[in-house]
Amino acid sequence: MNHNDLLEKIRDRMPTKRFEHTKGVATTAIHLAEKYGEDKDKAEIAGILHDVVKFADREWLKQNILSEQLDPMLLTFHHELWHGPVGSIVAKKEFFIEDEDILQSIRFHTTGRADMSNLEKIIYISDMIEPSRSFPGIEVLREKAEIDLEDAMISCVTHSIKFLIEKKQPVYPDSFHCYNDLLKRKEK
Ligand SMILES: Nc1ncnc2c1ncn2[C@@H]1O[C@H](COP(=O)(O)OP(=O)(O)O)[C@@H](O)[C@H]1O
Repeated sequence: MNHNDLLEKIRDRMPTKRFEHTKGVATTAIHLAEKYGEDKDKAEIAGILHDVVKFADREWLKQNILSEQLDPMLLTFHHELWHGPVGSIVAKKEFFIEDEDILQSIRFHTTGRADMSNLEKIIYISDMIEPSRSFPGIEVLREKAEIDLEDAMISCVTHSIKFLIEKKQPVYPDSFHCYNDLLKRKEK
């Protein structure tokens, strides 16, 4: 399936604003893939599909977490965390994506995790900094993304964890694992 067809297939699954965000993530991911020597085609596919079930029915998402034997702890966290893991299942089953790196990039795009591939980092960062996003501090994240992928990733996951802590929200542990892993690698 060519990428325009893929975009058209997901258009009806989300409101216009989210569709614009999706296109922004895909474009940013292509740019970062080019910059950091990763596969642009994979980056675009992962960007297009990362939010494929963001607006799916909550009960349906829950059933998929159970039937696909995804981490049951997800169900004890905010439902916003469910669309990444279930999205990777849908990307495989409905969109016939077989590439594990694309699937993992979709799966972990909200939380990050330890031992992320460059493509996973690119999708995580692109989701945060694509052109339609706006929040205090985003310009620094955008600048870092142009200079160093690891450094940008540490800053993005730090921003996300700090945001949750400031709002007194629980933090799903993969983001801590991600942060700890990136720091450990930096020390080496
Ligand atoms: N480790 C985490 N634990 C709990 N919530 C998280 C974690 N990481 C991110 N979030 C929250 O999940 C929500 C969804 O994130 P995301 O998939 O990027 O959606 P959006 O594109 O709407 O920002 C955000 O509110 C974010 O703060």
